[in-house]
Amino acid sequence: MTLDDLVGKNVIEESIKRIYERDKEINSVLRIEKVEGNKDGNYFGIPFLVKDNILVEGTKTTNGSKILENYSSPYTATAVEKLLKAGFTVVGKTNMDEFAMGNTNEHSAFGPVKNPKDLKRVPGGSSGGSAAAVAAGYVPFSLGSDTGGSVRQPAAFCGVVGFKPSYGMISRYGLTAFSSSLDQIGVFANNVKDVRTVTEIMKGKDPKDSTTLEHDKDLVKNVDIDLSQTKICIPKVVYHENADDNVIKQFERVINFLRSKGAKVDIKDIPELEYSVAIYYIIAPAEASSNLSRYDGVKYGLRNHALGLNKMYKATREGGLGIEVKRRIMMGTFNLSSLYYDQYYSKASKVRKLLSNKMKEILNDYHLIMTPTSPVLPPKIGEKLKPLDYYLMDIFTIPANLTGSPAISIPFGDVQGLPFGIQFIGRYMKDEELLTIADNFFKETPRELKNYV
Ligand SMILES: NC(=O)C[C@H](N)C(=O)O
Repeated sequence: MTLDDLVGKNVIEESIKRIYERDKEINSVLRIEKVEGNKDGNYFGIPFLVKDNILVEGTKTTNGSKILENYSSPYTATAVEKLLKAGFTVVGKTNMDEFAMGNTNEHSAFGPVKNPKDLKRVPGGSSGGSAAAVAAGYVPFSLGSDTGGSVRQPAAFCGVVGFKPSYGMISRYGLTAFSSSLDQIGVFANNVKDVRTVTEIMKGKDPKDSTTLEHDKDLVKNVDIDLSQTKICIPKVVYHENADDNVIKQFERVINFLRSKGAKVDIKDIPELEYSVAIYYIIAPAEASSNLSRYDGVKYGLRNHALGLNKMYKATREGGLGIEVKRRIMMGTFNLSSLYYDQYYSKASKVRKLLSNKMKEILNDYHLIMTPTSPVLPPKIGEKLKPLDYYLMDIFTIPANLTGSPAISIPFGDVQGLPFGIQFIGRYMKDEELLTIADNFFKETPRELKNYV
């Protein structure tokens, strides 16, 4: 289902019907909630779904958490408002790991999501519902959020395209804050062209989010570069991390394909990249512990009554938050505590800067850095790995969040019947260049390798 096929038609009811029919099994849509777009917009009649951490007036925004189970959105996020103005209609909100913390969607208070490509497996996380909903064919596109890979990794697991724009490209006004220096709204679709169209509509400076930037290039138009002129850097870390052998074999096929098209592909040692997961798991929980302190039984959502203020806080947070969220709050509080601040938070911030400088240096010489999106294939639901094993799944996606770079996951065939995604990380605020290369790659990928699209 692509936007080109749908313009001029009204498929809203059809989409809702499909969700009713199939989603009992997949559980990717938490609630069907319709907010109609502008009737005069070019895209009127076309539905989309929104991750349940993005506010849309007229819908609830639960963040996949019991603590916000009955929370109604008081206003609409800027990104969604722009899509509504263009005519698109919201048809519902999608399931997610609680407060966007997780890689499998098993950390939702409303049950896990199944991967439409293999119902025994996870769809990835944290935007697993949004990825699964596009893969299941409910809507041509959906919105997610990406703090450490939460759009790209589920896109790879479900066999769709997932794009995280540069930090500052899309307003975060109305996106529930997890880790404010890393969060960015992203798009899932069936092809790169639709991702470009939707991002172009959403982007731009927003007085309500001071981190947004003006971007004056049209993301839908190609810049002047073809695959034979493209210079690609592969970080050596791809080979010495615990990546699945089959993932690496498929990655080699991508390299061969690109070289056959004339692209220059070099492998380089970028040792700074090996610290990304460590930096992320200091900075993201630190910011989260501060951002989530507002869910205290007073200001928002659930209140569990108890005698005395501290006991009420405790009862509310104890009963309202899940295990992974509690773990992150504990880690973040520890990292920020006065005794450990220098040792952890402050040091991680410095290493983050070193990583950014290094990536910038590499991206002066190359158009993009390429990795598999995920080092592993989608695990089975209920596999219950150790937390660190889940955290390491984001090893290749986290660097783009730490540096603010745009990054995209594109399907490339399958591995043992499961989708495989290739990740391109581009130059900061040069999203038009990354999307052109991604689109060239996508269009030239042999038909049989687009079997998930
Ligand atoms: N939310 C994300 O982008 C990523 C990551 N999987 C996390 O659990 O933090």
